[in-house]
Amino acid sequence: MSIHNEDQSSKLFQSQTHILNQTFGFINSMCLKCAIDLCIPDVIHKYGKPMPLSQLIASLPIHPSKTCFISRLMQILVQSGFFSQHNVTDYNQEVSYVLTDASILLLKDHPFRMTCLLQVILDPVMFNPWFQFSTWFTNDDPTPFYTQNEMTLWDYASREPKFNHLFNDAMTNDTRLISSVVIEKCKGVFEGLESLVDVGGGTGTLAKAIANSFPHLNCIVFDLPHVVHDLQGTDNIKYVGGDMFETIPSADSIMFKTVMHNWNDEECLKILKRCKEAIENKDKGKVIIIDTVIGNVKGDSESEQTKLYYDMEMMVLVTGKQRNEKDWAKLFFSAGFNHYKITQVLGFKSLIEVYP
Ligand SMILES: C[S@@+](CC[C@H](N)C(=O)[O-])C[C@H]1O[C@@H](n2cnc3c(N)ncnc32)[C@H](O)[C@@H]1O
Ligand SMILES: O=c1cc(-c2ccc(O)cc2)oc2c(O)c(O)ccc12
Repeated sequence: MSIHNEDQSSKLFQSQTHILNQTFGFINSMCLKCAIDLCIPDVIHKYGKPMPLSQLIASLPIHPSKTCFISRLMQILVQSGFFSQHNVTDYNQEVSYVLTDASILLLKDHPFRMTCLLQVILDPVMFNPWFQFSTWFTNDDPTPFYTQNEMTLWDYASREPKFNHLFNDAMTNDTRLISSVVIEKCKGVFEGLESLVDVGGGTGTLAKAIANSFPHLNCIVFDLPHVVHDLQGTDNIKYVGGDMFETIPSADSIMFKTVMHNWNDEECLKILKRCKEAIENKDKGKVIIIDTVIGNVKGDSESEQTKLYYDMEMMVLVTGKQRNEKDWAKLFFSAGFNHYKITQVLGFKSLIEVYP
C-alpha cells in the first residue's frame, strides 16, 4: 500500500501514536506503584525543600547499579503530575523534585492516603483477571475474576487472609475521606436515629466515625464472618458476621457505603427487599446509600474517565456496575420503596436516602 500525500501520512502517524499510547497506559500505573514501593513521595516530603536528584538517589533503598535509572523513572512521574521538577540554576545544573497535590495523597502518614487502594487495584489477584476479559465474554462465568480463580472475590478473600487484609485496608483508605465529608455535610441524615446497621461495613471505619459524632446511636457493623470475626466492638458499636442475602439485622436505618456498586440489579433488588423487612420503624426508618450516581454532576474529562474505569473494574472483579439516577430509582421503586433523596457528597459520590 502506498501513501499518496502528506495529510494521509500524518494521519497514519497520529493513529499509530494513539494506539501505542493507549497500549502503554499500564506504564503509568506501574511507575506509580514502583514510586510508592520505593517510598519516593515520603523521601521527598521528609527532605522538606526541593530535593536534588543526587540526594534522592542517596536516600532510596536501591542497588548502586540502579542509580542511573531514577531520573528516567522521575521523568514519567513528573509528566503524569505526581512530582514537579525545579531546574536549579546552580553550577552543576542538577534538577530537584517537589510533591504535587496528587502525591500528597500518597504519603504514608496522610489521613486520606490512597496507597492501599492503589496497591490492591494493582495487586496480581485483582490485576490478573484482566487477562481473562475476552475469554469471559465467550463463557458463562459471572466475572473474569471467577474465570481466573474459579471462585468469587468474596470467597477468595475469605480463604486468603493476606488478600483479605489488603482489600479491607484499601476500602478503609477510601472511607476515611468520605466519612469526614459525610459527617460534616450530612449531619441531619443521622439526627433522630436510634439504631443503624452498616451492611458490608468492612472493618467499621464509617460506623466508628458516625458513632463518635452520635454517641446515642447504636451501630452494628455487619459483614461477612471473615471480615469481622476478630474485631472488638465498643459501647455503641457491635460487629456481626453474616450474609446480607440471608438476613440483615433490624434497625431504624440500614446503610451501604460502596456496597451496591458490587452487585447487579437482580442482586441489589434482593438486598433492598431484605432492607424493607429489616427497617423497624417504618415512619422514620430509611436506607442510606453512599455510592456513585453517574451523571448527577457534570464532571471534567478526568472524572468522566474515572467513572468509566470504575465501571469496568466492577465488571471484571464483581458482578456490579455504576448507576445513574434513573437506574437507582428503578431499583428503589421495584423493591417497594416510596421515595428517595439524593445529596451530592464528594465528586461523583452521593448519599441517597431511601424511604419505605
Ligand atoms: C467494597 S467493600 C465496602 C466496605 C465498606 N462499606 C467501605 O466502603 O469501606 C464491600 C463489602 O461488602 C462485604 N460483603 C460482600 N458480600 C457480602 C455479603 N453477602 N454479606 C455481607 N457483606 C458482604 C465485603 O466483605 C466488603 O467488606
Ligand atoms: O478496585 C476497586 C476500587 C474500588 C473503589 C475505588 C474508588 C473509590 O472511591 C471507592 C472504591 O472499589 C472496589 C470494590 O468495591 C470492589 O468490590 C472491587 C474492586 C474495587
